Amino acid sequence: MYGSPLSAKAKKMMLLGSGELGKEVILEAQRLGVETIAVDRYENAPAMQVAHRSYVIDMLDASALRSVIEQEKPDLIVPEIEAIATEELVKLEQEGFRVIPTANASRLTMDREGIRRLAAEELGLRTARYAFADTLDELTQAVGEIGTPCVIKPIMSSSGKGQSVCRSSADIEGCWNFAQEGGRAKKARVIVESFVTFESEITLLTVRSVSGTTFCAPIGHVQKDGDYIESWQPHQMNVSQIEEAEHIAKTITDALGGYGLFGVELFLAEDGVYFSEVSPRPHDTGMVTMISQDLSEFALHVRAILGLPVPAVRLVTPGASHTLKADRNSTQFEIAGVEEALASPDVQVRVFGKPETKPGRRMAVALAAAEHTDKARELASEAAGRLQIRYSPES
Ligand SMILES: Nc1ncnc2c1ncn2[C@@H]1O[C@H](COP(=O)(O)OP(=O)(O)OP(=O)(O)O)[C@@H](O)[C@H]1O
Ligand SMILES: NCC(=O)N[C@@H]1O[C@H](COP(=O)([O-])[O-])[C@@H](O)[C@H]1O
Ligand SMILES: [Mg+2]
Repeated sequence: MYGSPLSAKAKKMMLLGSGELGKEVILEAQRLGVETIAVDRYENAPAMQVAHRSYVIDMLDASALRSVIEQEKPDLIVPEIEAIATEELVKLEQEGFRVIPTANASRLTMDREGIRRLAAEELGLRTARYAFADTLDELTQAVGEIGTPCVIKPIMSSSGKGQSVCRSSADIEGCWNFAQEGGRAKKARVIVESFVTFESEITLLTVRSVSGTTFCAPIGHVQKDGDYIESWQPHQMNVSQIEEAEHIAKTITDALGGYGLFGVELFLAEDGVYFSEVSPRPHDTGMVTMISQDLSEFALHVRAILGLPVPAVRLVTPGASHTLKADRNSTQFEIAGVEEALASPDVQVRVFGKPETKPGRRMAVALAAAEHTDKARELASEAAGRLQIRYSPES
């Protein structure tokens, strides 16, 4: 029970992070009559454009974060990215604020070390071998232990930023420098992971709600330079892979606790299923659910965190998503080709409305439905190919 948005009894949801995923979360929350507040590090972020109010702060700054939360007193604090002053969220939770799914989940998943140690050392899940390093010397030693090829990533980053594959000792310094430039936080620490030669990789969207734990159909995806290019649902898996994947997803999400949707990233390899990482929030590869499921991952997240039932999740059709990425820095650009993309039946487009392009920045996504995922992938890829970012000459 709650009042209308902007009234005294409104249910207030504050999103920490206001990208394309948050935009959809806010739209779903508004459909249920929730008052929404978007926060991010820059103005006119996608979710800000649809929220009731917004704030621009450095979310890694604990006092700035506390002050906006104390001012607004939201009923629900919903982290949308990893890079947040999560220690402060832990304190705020102790003071009675509700953090989704829990402050501890956002603290553990904010840095790769927290979640990796929980998964591998406490829960005994199969992961790539790993080591951590704070300096170039330590990295050289860590690569020696793990062996090449290996993957080097800043402990705090997402969408592949600062991530590279180290193929021989000659690459170590380059990987170190790349990680230092690409990380979201001013922390030098990196993780070194053995390279897993997987057959495919999936995201298993897992919902924890009053109705218990529910799994969505597995989502297959292709990543380039650590960032997702296309995804499809359902991904074909055999019975033992499904059992193993669901066991891993249940184990890690139970350990994190709370209500909400989680994106459990898994590698399907010859020797079994590997846990890679988990987002305690909707996942980029899960944007496909906007076309393939009756309730998208965003609708599911909102239902779960409001304490509403999730009696079932239905895959309505096989579907696929394909991203549109920018290749340069610009504020003077237009998105073209929406008409052409939408000329095919069973295709939809989401244009995020980000105010600036950057090399590799995701700006829009094409979605497609078809009788088979192969066909859906083809349609989504074709549609994304028709979308274009037209930069003005002066940019
Ligand atoms: N140890 C590994 N072995 C093989 N491939 C890997 C490994 N680690 C990462 N990758 C590849 O890089 C991709 C991105 O890695 P990861 O998910 O750790 O980065 P991220 O920056 O957290 O990305 P996102 O925020 O999009 O989830 C993986 O989906 C996978 O394709
Ligand atoms: N893999 C995590 C992910 O996709 N997160 C999504 O990207 C936004 C940041 O985009 P930006 O870097 O373009 O601002 C985040 O706010 C979130 O919506
Ligand atoms: Mg990932």
